[in-house]
This record gives sequence, structure tokens and C-alpha cells, in this order.
Amino acid sequence: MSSLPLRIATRQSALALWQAEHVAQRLRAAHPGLAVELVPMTTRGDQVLDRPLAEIGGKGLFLKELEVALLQQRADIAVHSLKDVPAALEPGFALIAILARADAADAFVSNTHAALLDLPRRARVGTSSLRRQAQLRALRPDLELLDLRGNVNTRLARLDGGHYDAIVLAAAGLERLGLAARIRSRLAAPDWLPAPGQAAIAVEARAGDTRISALLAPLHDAETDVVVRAERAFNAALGGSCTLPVGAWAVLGEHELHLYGLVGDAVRGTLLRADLAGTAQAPEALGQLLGAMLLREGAAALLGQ
Ligand SMILES: NCc1[nH]cc(CCC(=O)O)c1CC(=O)O
Repeated sequence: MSSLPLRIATRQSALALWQAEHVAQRLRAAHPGLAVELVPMTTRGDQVLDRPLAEIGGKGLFLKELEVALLQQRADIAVHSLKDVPAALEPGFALIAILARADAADAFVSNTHAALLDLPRRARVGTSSLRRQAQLRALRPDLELLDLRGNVNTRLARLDGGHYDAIVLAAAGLERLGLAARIRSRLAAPDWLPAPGQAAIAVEARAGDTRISALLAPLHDAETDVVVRAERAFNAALGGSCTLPVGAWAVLGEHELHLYGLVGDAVRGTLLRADLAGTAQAPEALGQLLGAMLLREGAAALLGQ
């Protein structure tokens, strides 16, 4: 074994550092004696905090700087939240491991109310996610939806500062940061759909780096890989980036893979939903099929294509 440490490029938010440290610990457990270190850095997605991600535009806002570090050999792998990883990676990079998914639900967080349906009329709810806004509008057209960006702790501080009656965050992020007690209720699939890939951690590396791929192989979870492939293919079929109002959730049964998807209009609160079951041997085909179904039903108009 090489004595050089394996270097993990990561963003510096508390959640990103937790996820990178988690990968480091799993690697040390799988390969006793392997030295692993974090290389923390800032991305454009972390720097521009005054605008919704959908407005800043561009895919992979949270990836670019980490990929540059991989190319310049300043790091060997980069750890991401899979839901921040665009459907198509830049050439020369590969996702070499997908870790077992945590709770994919969104979390309803409030200091005054237990659930979305308990909120009074015209209550203020914070989220900058178009997917969350569209589903909130569909369930509660009366709500006042307000932008809310920043890392998990920033968003909780804004809630505690009285700017909102409630906010919606990924349950997985709160749980990883030891903040599960803040979750008042879950907005769970299939009624409410998460982002494609939500709650899964992905490891990216330079394509063709077989030594690194072999080191990461024990961390890969084949079941999570199948479900997120279906979700991400659905997103890609709809023109895919994490900023579109697209929700997807797949679940692996004993005999089949079941995929649920939706496309929403965050302004009008219209939701187009569909679901399909198929073989777990072809998750991408299932995602493409469901995406094509929704496009036929009018998703193209919703997405402004
Ligand atoms: N877009 C930010 C982001 N990226 C991943 C997570 C949560 C963790 C995960 O989905 O793995 C979050 C925070 C949130 O949406 O509340």
C-alpha cells in the first residue's frame, strides 16, 4: 500500500465536512493503515448566497472547484451530496461509489407548528428549492413562499430569527448534523417527492483511476445505485439539473423497481405526476420512460422548453 495519504476534496459547510469525514472513516475501516485526509475548499455555490440557485444558473455549481483539485492532483476523490451532482458529469470524471442512502424525506421544521397542514392561512414558509415550492403550492396555495438559501445552520438561524413560520430541509442533512430533534414532521415519498438522488453520498474521481476505484469499492451500495440511477435518468430525460422543479423517488421491491416522478410549476402550484414499475436490471430505461411519459403529458410546457 502506498504511504501517500488519500486526499478527499470537500466543501467547507458543516454538512459537506461531515459527509467527507464519514467517507474518510469508512475508508480507514475498510483499509486499516490507509492514511486519509480532507482537503476543504469553497465553491461558487457556497459563495453566491444572495440569489436562488436556479437564478445563478449553470450546472455543477458545487462541483467545479473540487473537480479542478482532482485534475491538478491536489485531491484523489471528491465527496458530494448526490443531489447536487448534475445528470451528466464533465468528461474525464466518474462517480466511483454511491454510499447507502439515508432517509430521503424532506423535513418540515418549525418552532410553532407540528406539520404543514397545521400552518395558519398565509403562513410564511422558507425554501429556495423550486421542487419544494411547487409541492408546497399544490398542497397549500395560500402560503407565502419566501426565498431561503445558505447552509443548514444558516437556514435554521433564519427560522429562529423569526423570518419564517416554517422551513423545509432535507431530513438526511439534519440527521447527519445531529439536528434530528428539529424535525417536526416528515414530507415523505411517495406523496411528497425528494430531489433525485437526495440523501445519497457520491464519490467522484478522475475517470480511469483504477487504484482509487478499487479502494472505494467496499463503500459502494448496489441497491442505492439502482434506485438513484432511475431517479437521475428521469431527471436527465426532463433536461436535468438540480434547479428544475423535478422530484423523483425509486424503491427496490423484491421483484421490481418502482419509480415515482413529478414535474411542477412553482408559481402556479401545478404538479404533473406519474409512476412506473420495471426491472431493476434497467433502471435508466425506467427513468427515461417515465420522463418521456411526463413530457407527453405536458411537462415540456411546464419546464418552458
Ligand atoms: N442543496 C443543498 C443540499 N444538498 C444536499 C442536502 C441534504 C443531504 C442530502 O440530500 O444528501 C442539502 C440540504 C437540503 O436540501 O436541506
